[in-house]
Amino acid sequence: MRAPTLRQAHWYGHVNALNAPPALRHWLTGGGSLTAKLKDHSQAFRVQCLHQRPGRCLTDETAAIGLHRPGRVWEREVLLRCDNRPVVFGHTVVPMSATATDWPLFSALGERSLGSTLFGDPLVRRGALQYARLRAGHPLMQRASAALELDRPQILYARRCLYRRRQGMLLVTEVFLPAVLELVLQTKPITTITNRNEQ
Ligand SMILES: C=C(O[C@@H]1C=C(C(=O)O)C=C[C@H]1O)C(=O)O
Repeated sequence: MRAPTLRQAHWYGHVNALNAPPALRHWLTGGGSLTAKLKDHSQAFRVQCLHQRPGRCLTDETAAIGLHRPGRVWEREVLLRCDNRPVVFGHTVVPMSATATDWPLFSALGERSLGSTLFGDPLVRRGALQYARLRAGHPLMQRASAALELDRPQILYARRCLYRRRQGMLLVTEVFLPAVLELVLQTKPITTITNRNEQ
């Protein structure tokens, strides 16, 4: 296996290959919508859309989205914020060959979560998760750090997943930022339905 260049990461099929901090494991491996899980761990959740525009896919995501060489894609990048703290940098690419029929809601997402359009759509098929350590030279490390405006962490842990719908493919990469480790599951007040006689 050719050693990846600094701009590429090696994407593993199992999270054990990362030797990630134990506290990060449930974030990396959790099924279901990450948006829903982040909402359960915060009082206020927001998707800050950094941009959604034509771009060029990264070298190490080319084959994953069925391209033979880095080609033009629709690129969406976001910061997922819990109680206004950035906890995940999201990077999504869709090959330009996709049509509105493939991903009808993608182009007009704005600050709605992509997850809200993927989970619950019976036509969407979710692939296996892949995991990587991102180091200083990787484009997603550079972009996530820049969005954080903080000194650059040495390593960030990421996962990615390929979604298919009709003929379309959509690759979501989630880069977990240090603040995610400070999130605590919120106990939501149980709303009881009382009948009028009790009031
Ligand atoms: C795939 C999901 O959507 C999330 C929302 C994203 C967006 O709005 O661009 C990007 C990454 C995801 O974490 C999810 O909620 O699981």
